[in-house]
Amino acid sequence: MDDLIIIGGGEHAFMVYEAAMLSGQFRVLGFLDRQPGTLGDISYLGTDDAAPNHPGAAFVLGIGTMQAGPARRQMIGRMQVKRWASVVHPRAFVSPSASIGVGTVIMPGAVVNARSMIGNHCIINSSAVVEHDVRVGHCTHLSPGTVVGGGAEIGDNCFVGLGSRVRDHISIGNDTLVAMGSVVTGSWPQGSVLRGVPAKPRR
Ligand SMILES: CC(=O)SCCNC(=O)CCNC(=O)[C@H](O)C(C)(C)COP(=O)(O)OP(=O)(O)OC[C@H]1O[C@@H](n2cnc3c(N)ncnc32)[C@H](O)[C@@H]1OP(=O)(O)O
Repeated sequence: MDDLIIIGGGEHAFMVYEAAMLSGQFRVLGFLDRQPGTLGDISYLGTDDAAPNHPGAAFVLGIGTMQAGPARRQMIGRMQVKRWASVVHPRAFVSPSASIGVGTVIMPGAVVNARSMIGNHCIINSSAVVEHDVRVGHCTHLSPGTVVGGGAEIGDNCFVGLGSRVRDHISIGNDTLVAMGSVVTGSWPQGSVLRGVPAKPRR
């Protein structure tokens, strides 16, 4: 059983904590945050600077808000973490032919189907469906209820909002934001901000 430390102490961190506990794969040692707080039964271990005090532990990001995307990426670069853990809730389904990157969390009810590849430090949130042969880059967040059709590609650092649909075999570039409830029917380049049905670029 791996020792696990969660980075962050907010709402998403609690979800990660529960998933880790229920998975039976981890002994959760505590969490790091900018300020002291509480997170379930686990201890506050200090700020990010305390990470090197736990050389044997694996770490996972517990920061999930849309606004936190750049902060998540900076943190991954800045923190001297030797080992990142992937956390899969026991009520998620991950196909044996799919692959999940380090630091990625898969929440309850999510499905990652055959031969799909999910990058590092992603969040595949509750009841998101990633169909077969999908590619998801690093640090991308698929919000609850997202459905991604077979063979689609979603780049790095993307945020796909609540309940959105992404058509099969299309491609969404890096750093794209898809607003909640959108239906993405075609391919879009890096840095798109998409909204609506069908989804169109909108600021
Ligand atoms: C576990 C979890 O909970 S994970 C959390 C996941 N959260 C989400 O997926 C929410 C993501 N956020 C969104 O999708 C937001 O709607 C955003 C970021 C796209 C826009 O948010 P804001 O900038 O605050 O926009 P705001 O709410 O002020 O709305 C501005 C206008 O856009 C419209 N609008 C907002 N969101 C959408 C949307 N998803 N689709 C279509 N229109 C929208 C509003 O109705 C409003 O229209 P109006 O000016 O005619 O009244």
